Amino acid sequence: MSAASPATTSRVTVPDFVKAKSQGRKLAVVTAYDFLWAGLMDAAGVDAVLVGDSLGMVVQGKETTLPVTLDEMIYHGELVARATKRALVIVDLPFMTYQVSPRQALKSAGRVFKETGAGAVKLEGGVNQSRAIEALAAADLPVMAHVGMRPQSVRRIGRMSAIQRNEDQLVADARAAEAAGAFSIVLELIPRGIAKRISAEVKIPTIGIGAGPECDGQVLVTPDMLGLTEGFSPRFLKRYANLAETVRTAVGQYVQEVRSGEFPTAANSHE
Ligand SMILES: Nc1nc(=O)c2c([nH]1)NC[C@@H]1CN(c3ccc(C(=O)N[C@@H](CCC(=O)O)C(=O)O)cc3)CN21
Ligand SMILES: CC(C)C(=O)C(=O)O
Ligand SMILES: [Mg+2]
Repeated sequence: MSAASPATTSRVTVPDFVKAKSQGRKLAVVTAYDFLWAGLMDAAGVDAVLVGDSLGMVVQGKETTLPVTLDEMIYHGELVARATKRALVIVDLPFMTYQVSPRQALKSAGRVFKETGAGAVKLEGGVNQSRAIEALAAADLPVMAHVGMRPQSVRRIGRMSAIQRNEDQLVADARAAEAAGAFSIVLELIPRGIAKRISAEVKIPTIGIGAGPECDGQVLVTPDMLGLTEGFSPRFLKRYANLAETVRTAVGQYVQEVRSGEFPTAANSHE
């Protein structure tokens, strides 16, 4: 069944996700961190739900993704996988749960698959993580790579918003990820022309965030696209709703009606 047909109720598998590229179907990916939102995203027809380590920022209120633990990713991954009936569920491996060695990557990913019900994991890296990607692929654990701006490298780069422009490095990273056995690659914050070249040169689907329209799919952080993170306005973001404003208005009205006695009415009460 096709990855891009929300009408179907059958599960999007990793092979379905990969096949979308050769079939010319763009892939729509969003993040989710809990049961409620994962269910809403799944019902809206996304191809994949990513349990991103952006959890650290959007859910936990931290400055970076570095403090997020594997136990936390597994806790949230299980909530999301249980709510998601149709989309592919991908769980980010957090900082320092795979960089030590391929053996550590296997142990961390193994826990994700055993304990969450996810269909794939993601890690940040290309050339530098090719041995980890190879180890996971050899164990039949589907792995997505992530090249360009890598938030887990913020201490070297200095900030999380730096557009990555080294074309030779980016192309080498994408090629290495494919050669090592990644089933897909996230391209984050890179020039559109480089993303176009990479998407043409690799057979696996590229999923862009701030990488332009020539990628094989797109990913956005759900609270960003729904207008819940109002201070965050990078160029790549499009807001499809203004939920923060909706929440302020609705809850403000509730507060006022409780104080005035307008809520609850007889209709809201039991005799
Ligand atoms: N809420 C949220 N949304 C995200 O997309 C996201 C996270 N958190 N946390 C992890 C990473 C970090 N990301 C970021 C963070 C900042 C920019 C940013 O400020 N970009 C600006 C400046 C680019 C520049 O000129 O250097 C932009 O306009 O794109 C982009 C991506 C993407 N990821
Ligand atoms: C922005 C996406 C690609 C991500 O890695 C995350 O949400 O953590
Ligand atoms: Mg991430």
